[in-house]
Amino acid sequence: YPTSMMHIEEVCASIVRSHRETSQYRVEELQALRWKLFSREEIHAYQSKSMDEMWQHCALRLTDAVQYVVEFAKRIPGFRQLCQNDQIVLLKNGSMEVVLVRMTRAFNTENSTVFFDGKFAGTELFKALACSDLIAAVFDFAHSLCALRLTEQQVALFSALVLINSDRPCLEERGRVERVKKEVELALSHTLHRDNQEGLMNKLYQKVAILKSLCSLHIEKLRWFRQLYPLTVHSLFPPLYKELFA
Ligand SMILES: COc1ccc2c(n1)CCN(C(C)=O)[C@H]2C(=O)Nc1ccc(OCc2ccccc2OC)cc1
Repeated sequence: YPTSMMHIEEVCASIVRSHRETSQYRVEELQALRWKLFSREEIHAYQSKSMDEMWQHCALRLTDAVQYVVEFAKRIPGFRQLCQNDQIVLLKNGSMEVVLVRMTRAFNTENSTVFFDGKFAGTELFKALACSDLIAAVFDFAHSLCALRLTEQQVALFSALVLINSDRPCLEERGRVERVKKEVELALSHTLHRDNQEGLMNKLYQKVAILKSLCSLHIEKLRWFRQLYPLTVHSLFPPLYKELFA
């Protein structure tokens, strides 16, 4: 496998470069915007949207992020050598998890706001979605991951680890995924060792468990929404969002 030939440092450099090349927004851009908040009138306008309008609005924006994560996955050493089925299984289960990991870079813990539509929004802006538990869980996760104060390199390697998960259901060549995962784990522990932060490894594994429940909640809410508005999901949601999550 290409990764076993590559020295661990090359695997690290390759994943960090891929993360940087596929980050829709640079951290500096997001930092510059973090105090650009929505006015009361703008918040009220979002809250006055119909449920299906707001769900479609969010699905469109999240699909932007998912597309960049798909591109990131394809550049992880060894991912493209996996069979098609397994690549899809890893993306179906892991892409929203990586979006949520990346979202912490667009989160302002000081006023609990997240980047949305060009400004930073609090949980109240998403009221029309009628899934305050999901939004609360997304914001709580963002707070808890921000608290670890990960570097961009650590975010890159953690994102790769979240994606290359050999425990996913329906994998056809679990052994091959396992080997790629081992290389990514080595790359992450190599980086944490170099950063003198070995203690982070098990904290990051605890976050993997929270991500899994968060994404199950997202799927559950989407199923509930789809029951209420089947046509909206069928004809107005982005195909990629439907393919991966519906
Ligand atoms: C990778 O990091 C980021 C960070 C921010 C953004 C992006 N990427 C992509 C571009 N983007 C734009 C254009 O606004 C931002 C975005 O989508 N923000 C946003 C969207 C929906 C939110 O909550 C609703 C919700 C959350 C989870 C699951 C389902 C949901 O609703 C159905 C909260 C914030």
